[in-house]
Amino acid sequence: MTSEIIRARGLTKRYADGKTVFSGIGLHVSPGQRVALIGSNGAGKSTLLKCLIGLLPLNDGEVSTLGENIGASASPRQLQRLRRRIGVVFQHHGLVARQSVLTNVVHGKLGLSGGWHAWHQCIARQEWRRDAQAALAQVGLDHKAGARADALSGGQAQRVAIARALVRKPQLLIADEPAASLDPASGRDVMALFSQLAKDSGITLICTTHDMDHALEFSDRIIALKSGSIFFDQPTRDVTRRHLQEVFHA
Ligand SMILES: Nc1ncnc2c1ncn2[C@@H]1O[C@H](COP(=O)(O)OP(=O)(O)OP(=O)(O)O)[C@@H](O)[C@H]1O
Repeated sequence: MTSEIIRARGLTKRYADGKTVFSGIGLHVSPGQRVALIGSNGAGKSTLLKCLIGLLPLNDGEVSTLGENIGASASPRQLQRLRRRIGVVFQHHGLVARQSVLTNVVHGKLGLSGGWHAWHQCIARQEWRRDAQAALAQVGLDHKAGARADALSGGQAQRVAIARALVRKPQLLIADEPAASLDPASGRDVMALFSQLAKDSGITLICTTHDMDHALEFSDRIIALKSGSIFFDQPTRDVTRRHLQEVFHA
């Protein structure tokens, strides 16, 4: 059992144009925590998420994620091992439109050993098909397994993307603005689903959001980025609306 999901210190990131996105960032994330990462447009939320899971190299600092000591940049083998244990959901669901919902969920197994079986549910191992059905049931869409992905509503498609992330049985779920392209009711449903699944399964969740109601309602901890640093990092119960407003004021 990994005692900490993420341990990071002194993180500094600059893109090739020389602009520093953040510097000196340190954070620890414990198993089962549900963390909301907030900040203005361009504050560096997506960049930080990618650095924490080894998808982007750092200019300085060290990260250890799920016991992998990535340092400032992950090796290909570390990336492969991390990919097996982390589920990722983005703002846009990225489903393959002309494939069935079940095949899209089975795609979550791509990148695992023998992953070519995951190209289509017809050639998937029986066990993987069962896992995909179970993941669909977790998001309440088992009855849609045979539907084409492009016949789903935006909210349903995002729930299928969550099932695709869950089918890996991840220890860590990363969600980058998962509700941003949904209407308020569907967005709230998706956030509630994430939060409940993470709570019930003990999966650690780190989610970026621009919706402060979502941050307050669906996380245990809020980390706010501002001007390239952590502005605050507090249990959600201690965060006030005024705190939140300060994050977005110059
Ligand atoms: N590939 C890149 N090359 C150069 N600069 C980049 C790149 N990706 C992001 N940036 C810059 O880094 C800064 C942080 O971007 P990032 O997308 O991490 O912020 P964010 O907080 O997730 O923003 P948003 O809320 O708008 O999604 C921005 O100034 C952005 O323009």
